Amino acid sequence: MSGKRTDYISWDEYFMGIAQLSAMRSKDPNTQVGACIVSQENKILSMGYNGFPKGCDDDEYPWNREGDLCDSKYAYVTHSELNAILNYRGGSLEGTKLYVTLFPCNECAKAIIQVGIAELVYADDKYNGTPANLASRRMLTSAGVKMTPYRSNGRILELKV
Ligand SMILES: O=c1[nH]c(=O)n([C@H]2C[C@H](O)[C@@H](COP(=O)(O)O)O2)cc1CO
Ligand SMILES: [Zn+2]
Repeated sequence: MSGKRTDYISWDEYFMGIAQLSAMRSKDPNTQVGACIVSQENKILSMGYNGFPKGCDDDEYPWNREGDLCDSKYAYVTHSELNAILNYRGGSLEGTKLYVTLFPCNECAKAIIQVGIAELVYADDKYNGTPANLASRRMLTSAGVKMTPYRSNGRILELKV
């Protein structure tokens, strides 16, 4: 009996929690997504959330979903997974694990595969069955990227900030 705490958070809770916290930075009024990339030694390498690229003012660019592509967020927003990949400047992401609050789209899947991420752990999957989701799963499967649904144990973590 070492007397250590027993209610400490698990690695999965820790990394998905970081992904969720990152999502809270997003200005998207409809869907906030967060991502956290972790090494094989459980070291956090990078984080990201969905937002406009550097220099593209959140107050000037559109957040709406409808209308012409150029008048909607879809033309401009960088997805959380891509931001997490691009934010990492420390070398290779080969063999790493990605925690993400929403299952990645086909464009993110391409980036995930090409940088060598080995596994993704995802929480929400609200676009399951859509063409982007199906194409994403197809590519991730072909590339041998492990896809693990996050199993929440229902624990609520509170932060006073
Ligand atoms: O994998 C993803 N990662 C990601 O960051 N996003 C972002 C892009 C948009 O800002 C938002 C999706 O918006 P909407 O649900 O309103 O279509 O989430 C969307 C996906 C799609 O699965
Ligand atoms: Zn994406």
